[in-house]
Amino acid sequence: MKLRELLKDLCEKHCLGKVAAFVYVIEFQKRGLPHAHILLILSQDSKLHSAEDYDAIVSAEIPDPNVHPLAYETVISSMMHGPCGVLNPSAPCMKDGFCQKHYPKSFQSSTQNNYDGYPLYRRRDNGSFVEVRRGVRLDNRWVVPHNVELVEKYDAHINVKICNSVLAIKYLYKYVYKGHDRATVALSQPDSASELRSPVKEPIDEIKMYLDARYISSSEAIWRIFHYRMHGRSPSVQRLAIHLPEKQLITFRDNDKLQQVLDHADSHVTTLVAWFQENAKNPAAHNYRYVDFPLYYTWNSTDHKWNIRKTATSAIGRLYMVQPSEGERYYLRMLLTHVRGASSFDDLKTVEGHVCGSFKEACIRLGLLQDDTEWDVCLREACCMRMGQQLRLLFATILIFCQPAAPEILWNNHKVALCEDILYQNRDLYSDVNDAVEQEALRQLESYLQLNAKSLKDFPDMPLFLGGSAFLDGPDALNQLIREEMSYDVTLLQSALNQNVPLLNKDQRAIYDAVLSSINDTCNCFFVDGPGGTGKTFLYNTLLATVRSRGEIALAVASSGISALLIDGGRTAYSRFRIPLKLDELSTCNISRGSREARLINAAKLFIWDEAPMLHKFAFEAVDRTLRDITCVDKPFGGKVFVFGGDFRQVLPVIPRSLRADVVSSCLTRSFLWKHLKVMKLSINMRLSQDLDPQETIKQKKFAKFLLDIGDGNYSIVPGTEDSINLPLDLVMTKGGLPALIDFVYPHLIENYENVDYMVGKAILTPKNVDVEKISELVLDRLPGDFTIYPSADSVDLSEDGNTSQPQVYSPEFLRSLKIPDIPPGELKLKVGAPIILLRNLAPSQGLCNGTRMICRALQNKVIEAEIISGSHVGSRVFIPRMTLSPSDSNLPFILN
Ligand SMILES: Nc1ncnc2c1ncn2[C@@H]1O[C@H](COP(=O)(O)OP(=O)(O)OP(=O)(O)O)[C@@H](O)[C@H]1O
Repeated sequence: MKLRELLKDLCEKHCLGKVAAFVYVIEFQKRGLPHAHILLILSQDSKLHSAEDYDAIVSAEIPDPNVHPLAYETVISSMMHGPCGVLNPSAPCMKDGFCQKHYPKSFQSSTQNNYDGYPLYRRRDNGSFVEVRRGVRLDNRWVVPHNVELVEKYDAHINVKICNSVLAIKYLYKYVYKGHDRATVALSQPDSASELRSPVKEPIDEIKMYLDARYISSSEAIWRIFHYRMHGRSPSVQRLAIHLPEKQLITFRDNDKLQQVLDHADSHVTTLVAWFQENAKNPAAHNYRYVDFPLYYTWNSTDHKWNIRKTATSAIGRLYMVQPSEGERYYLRMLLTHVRGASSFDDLKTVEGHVCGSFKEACIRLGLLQDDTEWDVCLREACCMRMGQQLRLLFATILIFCQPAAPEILWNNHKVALCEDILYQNRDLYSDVNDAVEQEALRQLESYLQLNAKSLKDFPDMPLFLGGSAFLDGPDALNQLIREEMSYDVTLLQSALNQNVPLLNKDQRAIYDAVLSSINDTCNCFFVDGPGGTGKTFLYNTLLATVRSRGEIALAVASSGISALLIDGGRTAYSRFRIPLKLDELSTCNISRGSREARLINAAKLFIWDEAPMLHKFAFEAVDRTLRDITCVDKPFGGKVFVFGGDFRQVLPVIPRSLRADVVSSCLTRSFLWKHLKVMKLSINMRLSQDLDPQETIKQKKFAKFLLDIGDGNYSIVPGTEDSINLPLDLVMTKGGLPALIDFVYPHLIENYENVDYMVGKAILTPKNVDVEKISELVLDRLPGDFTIYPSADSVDLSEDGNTSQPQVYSPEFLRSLKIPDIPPGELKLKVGAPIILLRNLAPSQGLCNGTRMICRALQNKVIEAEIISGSHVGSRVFIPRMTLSPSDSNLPFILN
């Protein structure tokens, strides 16, 4: 009864926030009383974001007896953990000398997020305590997190936790899936239950009170999921048959005649066959995949046909799960989640007019599955469009990012095309692709690979470039990275300097002089603090040109790919310093002493790091540790001159599932390195001093001031909110929604979309991938031509725990539906002319960095040809193959490839 009332409070009266869905399960434990685990999923507008939101729901402190006398009584009797640890080493929670629940927790002045998705709740050291057995005092460190109103009302142990990790759901579902069990259930008299609760009372003889029993319960019966949709009821579910041709299930009785059974089988139309039939006669049905069909059609089980749905409803189509071990049926299912409009089994496996020999072959041809034929086709398609250097760059990209199983076969298959330009340039000497021509192609391939810290030697059966080991490995020879950094045109740099140095304003000049004299002398590190438009990038480029024009090495990095593209020769800090993706306070970079990267770093005179405020302090500390090691100099950054820059008013480190305090404490300013940086300021807004028409200048000045005011905390916050502001009305589009926004940003799109200058100056920014997809589709809809759809071939990495025989429990359509930051959508929809952005550092020296903007010029099945429209390689055409990506921090309970 109590549980029912509690569920009503939670899910109907929404006492903790509006509930979108919930799951509960009653656990009959081997020790302890049966109890319920309830998982509430809050609706979007009730989601908890800040420490204040968390504190409003969960308390981990002893309530004030004067304010909440009832809650106080319940908390001290039911919500205090232990005592355990040294106070009571034999407590049931103790294992190997430690409390498994990690009590006592630490005092904490404010609530903070932890990396595992569970917050660390506020536990103030305010002197409150409760005295339990033998005079032991338990303070706020021992309080089990709870909701004050719930404990007050129910006078029971109700542990409330907030979690923003999918792992909690996994934990809860464990109870649902573990099936029937033998359990010990506690049977207790009503009044003895209260005895159980109180740590103050005498110990209870639990053994006496337990009864060894067996329970049999269907998991369906003890758990339920309620979808609180708009209409407050669960969606209807239509099961969809999946069977190979002539292999549908039929039912018959023992005494049925054989002919009767056969006739029945012939006339029995399954939902799948009926889908084919509907597609054959109704072109409108071609818009929907089999799995989506129940949303638009209803299944008439008497007539065995699909009828168009008259009213919109929340119906779900559910395909039966098929294991990969079932072979063709598994691939049939995969096709059914992807293909639209098929009118027969043969039609389903027809790709580009070719009827494939099997469903598996169709999956491979459609790109739903991967094997080396993918790279073969990719190279074949690219060979038809370009030659020479672009093809070798594509081949290097495939080697580095796509893990082909047999790269030497790919090389042999496409060698002629990959060497074609070299042969042409040497046509006076050679008439076909001989060893000399191949060696030159391999030399160029090797240098691309080396720029990514790889070599042909890493691919065992690939032919090698034999042109002398000094070029590849010799410790004293110039390595490719150093060559690359010393290949600037000194005359060009000198003339740029003659023009730009006299333009430096007084703030820029002061920093310029300080940095240059530091290189020659004191080896200081700097932080250039300047709001947007104060000429930081201009200053960095002038400094870099100065050092490079002297024939010395200056390395430029930035925290994000996009800002790296704005500095001459810029790379992302992650790729230049090989900073690990998972960082902690002891991390070091993946650069060893004596490596090519270490030699480059040792040779460099100046390092510039733009947008430094965006990265976690651990990244700088890892670089510091590594440089001290490489240079053998125990000074900040190994005694190298570093110029960090950025604006703390702009983007701070992005820490998933974190609170404001976590972000602040992860900033560079909170690092032990900060005190070693000399902070120098830029304050003159150079962007505004450019020649603009006067009206425009006024608008921009106003906008710049508005941004500065927000950054400096001088813009008024909406009363009652933590950090909301009212935007000035002249900045807001109030009418027309997304179409109006697209018209505003891309006026006369059709006439202009082929004009690079028009495209490069425009972008719509939005923080969430779902909106990106929506807007992209709307913009692309306006471009002429058809969409080309690139599906991902997703799989779960089962090798992680060494268990490769574990069945695939995640369906392909589920994996494809996951929306993961930094990973393209499961179905990438493109058109020729579409602007795109690269998410990986494919070949920074060729302008292919994380953040490079491009325009699609040709869309083949396995490769995209794109033109670079940003950075130093504007106008170059490049090939982008499909490649394996694995999100490092997806918050999924498995590794997704
Ligand atoms: N000393 C200068 N003389 C002439 N133009 C300058 C000077 N300094 C900067 N500019 C110009 O002012 C504009 C803004 O400068 P810049 O991009 O370097 O600023 P920023 O501080 O890097 O801006 P943001 O933080 O927004 O990236 C650019 O067009 C740049 O060329």
